Amino acid sequence: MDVQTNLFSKNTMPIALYSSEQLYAMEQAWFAQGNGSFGLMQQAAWQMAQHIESLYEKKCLNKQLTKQGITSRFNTSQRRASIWVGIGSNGGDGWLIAYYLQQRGWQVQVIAVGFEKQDFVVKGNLEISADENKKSITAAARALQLALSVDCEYQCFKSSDNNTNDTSVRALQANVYIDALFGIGFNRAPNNMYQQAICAFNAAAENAQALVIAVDIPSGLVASTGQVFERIAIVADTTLCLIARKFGLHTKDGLDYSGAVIDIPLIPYQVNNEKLIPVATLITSAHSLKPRRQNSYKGSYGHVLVIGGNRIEGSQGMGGAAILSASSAMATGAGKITVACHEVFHGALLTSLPDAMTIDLHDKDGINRLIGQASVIAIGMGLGRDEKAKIVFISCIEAAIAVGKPIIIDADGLYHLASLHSKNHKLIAELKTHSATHQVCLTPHSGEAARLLNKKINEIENDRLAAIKQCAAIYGGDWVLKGAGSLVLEQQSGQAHIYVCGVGNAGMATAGMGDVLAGVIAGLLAQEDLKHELRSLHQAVLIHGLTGDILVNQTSSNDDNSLLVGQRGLQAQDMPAAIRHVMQLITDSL
Ligand SMILES: NC(=O)C1=CN([C@@H]2O[C@H](COP(=O)(O)OP(=O)(O)OC[C@H]3O[C@@H](n4cnc5c(N)ncnc54)[C@H](OP(=O)(O)O)[C@@H]3O)[C@@H](O)[C@H]2O)[C@@H](O)CC1
Ligand SMILES: Nc1ncnc2c1ncn2[C@@H]1O[C@H](COP(=O)(O)OP(=O)(O)O)[C@@H](O)[C@H]1O
Repeated sequence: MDVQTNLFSKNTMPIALYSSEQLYAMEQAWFAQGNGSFGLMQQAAWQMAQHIESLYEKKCLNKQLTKQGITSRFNTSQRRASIWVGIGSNGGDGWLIAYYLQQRGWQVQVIAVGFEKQDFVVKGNLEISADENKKSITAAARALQLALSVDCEYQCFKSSDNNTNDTSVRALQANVYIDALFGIGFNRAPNNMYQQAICAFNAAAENAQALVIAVDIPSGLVASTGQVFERIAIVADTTLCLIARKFGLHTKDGLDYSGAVIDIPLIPYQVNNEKLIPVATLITSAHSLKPRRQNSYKGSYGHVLVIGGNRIEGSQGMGGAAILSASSAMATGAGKITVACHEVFHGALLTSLPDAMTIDLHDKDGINRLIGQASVIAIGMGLGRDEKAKIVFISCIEAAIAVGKPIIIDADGLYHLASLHSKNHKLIAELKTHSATHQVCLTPHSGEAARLLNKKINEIENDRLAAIKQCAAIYGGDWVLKGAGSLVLEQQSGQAHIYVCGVGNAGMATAGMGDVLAGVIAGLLAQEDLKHELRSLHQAVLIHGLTGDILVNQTSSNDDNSLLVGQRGLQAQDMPAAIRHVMQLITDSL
């Protein structure tokens, strides 16, 4: 039984994600087989027009149901669409949608952005028939011609000089706003005119409380990275995603702008008759687990050693970090936990987690002995960044490598790693070699990744995919680049598999959530009764995200209301109890 199918309402199948470059390559391969660009655009637009109708109909029915408590007939006479088109092929899709909707009885208005009246004769890639010598008419130009041939109403958008919202167009009070300004060709910050157009679109749609549908990808969002410049992008209710899923829809800013995504596949994902390998895979459901063997004991489920929770003289204590990791590892099902933290925190630790064993963080010999006994070492959470903490870090990693143990490095551990790398310390190469034969998991957020790569945070944020690959190339091991739509990179037989985590929410943007994740990773890894994939890094990231979602009721499976806390106010300390709940939900019943 696929447990998740019954438990979580979100799409549960992994989804292949592609970059703009790959999308263009697929299109070119399709055209090289003799297929026409305009034919493809027609198919795309025809299917989108049908989706637009049914989405609008659904919205009307829902509205009537909530207003009147009854289902009454959808009123077709009120169908008005405002379609904003740009100068590329995405705009071509928009013109054709206008054509089809008008044919189906909609009142349509096209707002042409980046056009002057005279451009309807000749404009850049819209080279249409005015010049008889020009043989090539682009698909977008043909789409425009077709729409004009049935007298689709249109206006040219003109930006205002004074940055007011007085944008020269008299937008129709439409009930559906369709964004066909930019598609996968959007590749840089929009200039003033496009900024104004995007803002005017959002304002008009909000004012009309209309349904907002993006063609292929919301304009302003970069398809290959999920980046939006200065928060200026179309905020869609639904994105009609053509050909293949774009990576950028599911990570970083993409999550705030795309709305629900509907796929319109159209052509094979092939280039030169070979299936394209996606840049990443979107995952939303955890693998289901088998019940434990009756004849087992605590030793069957591993021993996690958490090393962190330091108190540095004259600065804050960070005991909570180690406590959160340890309780999350236990909640995930590890058999035994020992926490090596500053002695001052032992009392607090044992009060909240009496199941744990403790050792002083500065008892080097004791910790080295424990490293030999543990199944997994998770290091760095609240470890501190001073020289003494660095010595503890180096000594623990060396000991773990010497006895061949899986290692999880988080937080201050990553800080030390970055500084060791900058000094060409031999530990970096040793860790990389170790990672070829043993599990090493590293879990930075963008700030930590920036330090590890000696870059600025915005350089990481602008291309998170490139950043996680660079981290893996330099340091080896498996990686999570944390944040909205966390990326996970796992190395298997010399190949890197990249996942985008499709669960989790902004309520998790609170202190200590990363410590919880480190604990979940360690707790799963320790359970050697589970097959490799079931205790993989992506499984841990999913369990962590699903737990956050269950706590803020973002899934349909939340039958235990006692766990609910909502996004604002969700605390890392709420996680362990909910992790236990998720672990139970994803385990097959006996
Ligand atoms: N090929 C086909 O048959 C099919 C294509 N399909 C559709 O085509 C879409 C891709 O079309 P596209 O390649 O024309 O890209 P699109 O995003 O429309 O515009 C690029 C233009 O915008 C410009 N530009 C970019 N960024 C900018 C900025 N910030 N500010 C200002 N300008 C900017 C850019 O300028 P450039 O970078 O060249 O200087 C270029 O002129 C795809 O998403 C799908 O909807 C489907 O119908 C299926 C069939
Ligand atoms: N907006 C968000 N959407 C999904 N997950 C998030 C979001 N914000 C934070 N998280 C998750 O919460 C955790 C936060 O980790 P981190 O920043 O290291 O916290 P800390 O260092 O305080 O423990 C990460 O796993 C991250 O992916």
